[in-house]
Amino acid sequence: MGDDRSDWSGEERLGDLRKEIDTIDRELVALLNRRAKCSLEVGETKKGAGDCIFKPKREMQVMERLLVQTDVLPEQHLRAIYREIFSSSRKLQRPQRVAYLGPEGTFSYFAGVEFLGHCADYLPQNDIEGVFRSVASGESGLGIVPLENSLHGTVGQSLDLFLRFGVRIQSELFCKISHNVMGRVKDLASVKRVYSHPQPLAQCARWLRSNLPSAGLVPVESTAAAARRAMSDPEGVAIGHIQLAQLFDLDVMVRSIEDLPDNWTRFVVIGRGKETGLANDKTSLLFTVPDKSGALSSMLDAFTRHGINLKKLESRPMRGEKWKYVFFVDLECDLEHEEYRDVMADLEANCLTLRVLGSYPAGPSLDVSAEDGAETPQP
Ligand SMILES: C=C(O[C@@H]1C=C(C(=O)O)C=C[C@H]1O)C(=O)O
Repeated sequence: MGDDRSDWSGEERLGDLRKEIDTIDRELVALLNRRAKCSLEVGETKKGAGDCIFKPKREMQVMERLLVQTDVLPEQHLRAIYREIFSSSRKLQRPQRVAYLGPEGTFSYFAGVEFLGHCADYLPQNDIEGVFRSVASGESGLGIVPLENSLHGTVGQSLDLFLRFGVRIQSELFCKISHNVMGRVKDLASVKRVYSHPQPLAQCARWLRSNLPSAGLVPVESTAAAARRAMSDPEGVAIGHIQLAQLFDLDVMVRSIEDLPDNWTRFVVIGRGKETGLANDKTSLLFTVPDKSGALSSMLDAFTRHGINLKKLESRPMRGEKWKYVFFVDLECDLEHEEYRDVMADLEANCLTLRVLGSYPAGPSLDVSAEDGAETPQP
């Protein structure tokens, strides 16, 4: 019959297309290997020069160029593919551990994987200090730490740790945070206990009051630890990242229960190296000023004089010297670039001490709360 004939030609077409895909895949693997060989050579050059492996600005420039070129392949797909190509490329140059606030399944973990890809070896730490220590000692090449939250402000502990460890900010990223109820309980009415880190419990307080008014709230050390508890409690649920359900074999009972949905955390990638050459978008500084009238404003005036936009200003107590403070600032310029040499001299003349915490590209916004980790545009 005519239908058979059209099926047959459909099959023939399918066969041709699959042959074409097989040929393209062979070419792709050959090209990926060619790229990997180049990257290995770049790695050798870096080793000779004592340069760092991770070059976020270069990766962003490569990505931007490719996005202009893409056709049917959507931007998100190309970004996801290249995140893994970069991840493999870095690992080939030098296997690098990435320290994070563990265990696996925390928001820090997902932020790391979404940004640095699956080829890195992720090393869980018990606390943020462990992340700084692991990077400073050379045990890990990179570390990922939360720096501030759009609703709750600065993570003071992270800023304070910069005073104790000589690490540098290599890159930043903004992650959308969303919370979900997961467990092995048949319905919400049967829930007796809610496990989570104190932060998510606070961020979902209104929902918990209206929907689980008689359940006990049990604060634990992380959202991943909460999921582990929910796994063995037939009347308990965990609140955390949606992928915890898969990791700990839990059912997702209610999604996105945070009281305020536009909840973003800014993470930074820390390392020991200093990227050279490419002009970055931002610089983080910490400085101290003399204890006298006008000292801080003379520093701020210097930024104004040079037309530098201040993105953030925060003061923290100076360790071991009570009622003295250190100032953290984020600037919208690459203060380490040669063109800012005079500016740097001017700033140094107006303060007691000054340390550059790092110059880095303005970070992407990643929706790490999504089941498949899709990226979203800047908030
Ligand atoms: C290849 C390099 O090293 C790393 C890998 C990159 C890549 O695969 O394109 C880009 C920047 C670096 O993070 C490089 O520095 O050019």
